[in-house]
Amino acid sequence: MKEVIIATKNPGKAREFEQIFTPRGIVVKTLLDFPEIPDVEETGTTFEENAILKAEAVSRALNKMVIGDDSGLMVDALERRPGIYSARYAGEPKNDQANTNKLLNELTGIPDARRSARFYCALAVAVPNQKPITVSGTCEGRILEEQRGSNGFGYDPVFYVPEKGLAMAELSSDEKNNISHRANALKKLEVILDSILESAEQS
Ligand SMILES: O=c1nc[nH]c2c1ncn2[C@H]1C[C@H](O)[C@@H](COP(=O)(O)OP(=O)(O)OP(=O)(O)O)O1
Ligand SMILES: [Mg+2]
Repeated sequence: MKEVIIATKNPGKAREFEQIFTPRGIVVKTLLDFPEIPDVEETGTTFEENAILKAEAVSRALNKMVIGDDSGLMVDALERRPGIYSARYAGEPKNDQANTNKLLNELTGIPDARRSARFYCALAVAVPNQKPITVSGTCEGRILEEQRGSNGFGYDPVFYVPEKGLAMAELSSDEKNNISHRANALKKLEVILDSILESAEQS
């Protein structure tokens, strides 16, 4: 059985990885399947560093290949904040709705033309006793003035995707998984995915 382990506790991310991997006959497991693994502190200064921290901690705990995902939103008018602090933008415990409200408040009065933003996703692949590999992907858009749609997770209801004319949360999962930062990062991983999965199958 082909299996990948994603070092995430975020159900929205878990669902997207499942949507992408399941049709290829690959079973996805996440930290929701391994509740005994302690939380990984995201102390890095870049998305890549945090993705490696997550992937390596879980890879060490399970002695298996693990993929870590660290992602977030960069808003130009906010000097690219919330960035790596996207999940805890409105404080702890993290809360998508509180984060979205804070973002909309901070952008009050800023016109459309200055609301450009991008999602960023760094993926790290950790294999026991090997150096981690990272790839990244982005998705360009702008921040709406109010929420639209109920699909996806996180900041999706306030992220407008110009090429679709819709908010990310108005896209179907297939549409999001074609254009998202996470999908774009995964496409770069695809080149090496087969060899990664082979090593995963052996372990
Ligand atoms: O496709 C996305 N659509 C909307 N929002 C998104 C997306 N991708 C990341 N985001 C936001 C959610 C969260 O505020 C932050 C990720 O933070 P990040 O630390 O990577 O994930 P997390 O703490 O939710 O779960 P975990 O660390 O267990 O993987 O960026
Ligand atoms: Mg996190």
